[in-house]
Amino acid sequence: MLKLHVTDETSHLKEVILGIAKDNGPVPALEDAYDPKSIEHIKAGTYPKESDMIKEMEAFNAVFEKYNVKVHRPEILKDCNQIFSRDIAFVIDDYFFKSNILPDREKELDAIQYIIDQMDPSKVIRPPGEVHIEGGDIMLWGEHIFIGTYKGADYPDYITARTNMQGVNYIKEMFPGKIVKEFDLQKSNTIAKDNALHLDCCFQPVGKDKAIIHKEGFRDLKDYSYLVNIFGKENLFHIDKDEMYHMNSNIFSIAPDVVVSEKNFTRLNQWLRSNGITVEEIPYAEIAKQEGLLRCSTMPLIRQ
Ligand SMILES: NC(=O)NCCC[C@H](N)C(=O)O
Repeated sequence: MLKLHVTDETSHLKEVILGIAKDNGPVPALEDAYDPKSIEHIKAGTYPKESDMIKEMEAFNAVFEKYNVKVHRPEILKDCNQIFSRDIAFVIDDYFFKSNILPDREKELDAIQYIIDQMDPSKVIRPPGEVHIEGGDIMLWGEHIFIGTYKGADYPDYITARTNMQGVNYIKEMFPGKIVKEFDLQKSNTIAKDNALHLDCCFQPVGKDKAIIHKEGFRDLKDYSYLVNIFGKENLFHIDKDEMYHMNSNIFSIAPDVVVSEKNFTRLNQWLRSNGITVEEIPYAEIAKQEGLLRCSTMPLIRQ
């Protein structure tokens, strides 16, 4: 039996689902893409090759092996992008929530059913249909649950808005003992630099008391100030629009003092090291072209 336990973003990782790039399918047609960065690369003829993405994911897997993390992989579905395991489900404490994800991505869930079957069925939950929610928008931080959302009345127009206020309210009802705080994120269907696709595309805690943040990713300055109050300005590493675009906030913690990061994130990696964090650098710039990076590729099941 898989005994789930996740209460924060950085505690020692024991078991994780890591997405898979094999049988990703051909370059998508423009109308089938669901994020602006993929669209940009489809148009430019620079959409990532499967063989390069497989190499990047295997480099990530090798870091997990080095740190004795047990890795589960999805079953391979033909012509299906299964890289971003993060979004299709999420663990809060010892509960496993299946996301009500973008319908284009729904079938990705079938490929991890064999892992879900190893869990206590009373701990596996599917939210009601009106709840839109994706794991990239859910972040655990002690007594807090942070949730990325989009509050505009034009929510239905944004394929890049994946978690609605029904999703936020649902988590509030499920966890009355926690402080559930939602963040209204900037969305753009067409300009990747203006799009915080999920909360983890503009914010992520690291270590024990620090975080990476892109201030302009928040529509409401009060939301940004909320995080400044929790972490303290001196503990926040601010990233600019370009760094957000390259997905600097989407690194991944194996422990409070061990982070996996992209090898080109020079400024960030230096800051992490200057704060006593070991940085395992890997190449991930091809996968980044699909508007997701390392956190997006993982779904932690057990952190101690
Ligand atoms: N948590 C994340 O930000 N996940 C990245 C998902 C990227 C994928 N192209 C999507 O639009 O769903």
